[in-house]
Amino acid sequence: MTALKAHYACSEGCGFTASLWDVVYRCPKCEGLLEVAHDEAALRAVPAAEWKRRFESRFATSRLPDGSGVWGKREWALPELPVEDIVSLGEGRVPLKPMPRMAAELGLSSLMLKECGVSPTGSFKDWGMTVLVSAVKHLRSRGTPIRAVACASTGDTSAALSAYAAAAGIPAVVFLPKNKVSLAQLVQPIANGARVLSLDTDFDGCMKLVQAVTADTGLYLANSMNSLRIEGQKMIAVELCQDLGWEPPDWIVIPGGNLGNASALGRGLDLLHTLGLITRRPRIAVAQAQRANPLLRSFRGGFQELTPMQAEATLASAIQIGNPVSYRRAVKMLRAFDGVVEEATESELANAAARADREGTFTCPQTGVALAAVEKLVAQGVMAKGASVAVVATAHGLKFADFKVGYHRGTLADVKAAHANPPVELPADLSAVRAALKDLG
Ligand SMILES: Cc1ncc(COP(=O)(O)O)c(C=O)c1O
Repeated sequence: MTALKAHYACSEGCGFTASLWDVVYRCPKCEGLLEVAHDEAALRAVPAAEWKRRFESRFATSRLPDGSGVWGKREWALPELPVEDIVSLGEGRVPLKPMPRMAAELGLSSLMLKECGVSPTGSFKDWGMTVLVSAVKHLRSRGTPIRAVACASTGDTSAALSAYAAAAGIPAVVFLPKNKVSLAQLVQPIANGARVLSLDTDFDGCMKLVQAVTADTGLYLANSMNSLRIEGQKMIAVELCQDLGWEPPDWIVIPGGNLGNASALGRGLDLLHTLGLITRRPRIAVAQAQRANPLLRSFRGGFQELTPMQAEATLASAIQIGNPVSYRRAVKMLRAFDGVVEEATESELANAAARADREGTFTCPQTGVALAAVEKLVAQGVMAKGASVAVVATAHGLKFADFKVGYHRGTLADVKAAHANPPVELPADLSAVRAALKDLG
């Protein structure tokens, strides 16, 4: 097989290219974001059936790195990265959970959750962070002067970066908006030994600062504007199709904040289609919280330029972003996949998450936004009855325990809890217990 190669190219098509071993995040000519350009001719030279065979055989082992959902497909991520520089915590290979009851109630042929929160740090961010931190390990081994890795975060990126950096022995700095991440998310980077800066601003303010500080120091930027992250996250799409015997569903629904993940989903599907592993292109729906919905506003205006907004506090705090860095990438992806954008109110997202929990999940509020979007798109007839739908469930609900507790206690502001299930408080008395269970038969 021809040796596979990849390099950076400007995603705006201005012609700029660079080596993957250069420290560069944006195109210096036009300021566009970069993408990792693979040698498509060499990838195409391998028949689709051979890619499937290779990926399936690696999927069968739990030994790392082959057993990683990302590195088991390493030719499509960073083909030239030496295996000894891979920093893996066993990311990916997560369940695709069927939701037959909710599907039947909505009139869908199937509804599935790709449970990306069942992951080393509890969110999909692990898929991309393993690639970025592995690349940094390699860069340092080549003598590139990188003192530490840094990111701004709504919680989950900082958790993933801190864990992978700790595993690699690389210092990490995380910029968090004060009081805007859950306690579980805050404690993750603390536990992993990162330098945690809790800043009196929102995510967009943290993002500005981290971009400024990584522009001229030995700090390496780990946010998803760094296209190395996208190369890992695109494997969510690949694994989802693999789970379904390389038959994509009719729709894939994904919550969107900074829009890196939505862009990665499109990249993965594009590659699968180009290389012939899938023959049909699914449609994509991006779901936003109504209180942080710049993409939705742009969509309704026919994708005129993005108007950044002040994102308001939402229960879906991980997508409380008003100025998404990957906006242009996401629009391109939505156009290529006949995509739509939908939004969810606080009540809609909380009730959709609780409804899914009744079927055995423990759904995070961001995934609640995506599930509420499914309900609304079905009701509008955009998603046809009988369609098959997969939702990218982005984090584990345990990271958002306050949201769950508040929901079932009925204390969440602006939420009318339709599925609240508070504990029954009783004296330790047999007849009282029997009375409380009478309706169970
Ligand atoms: C749990 C969760 N869901 C969804 C998102 C949105 O992903 P993106 O910012 O790439 O749009 C994030 C991250 O910001 C997240 O942490």
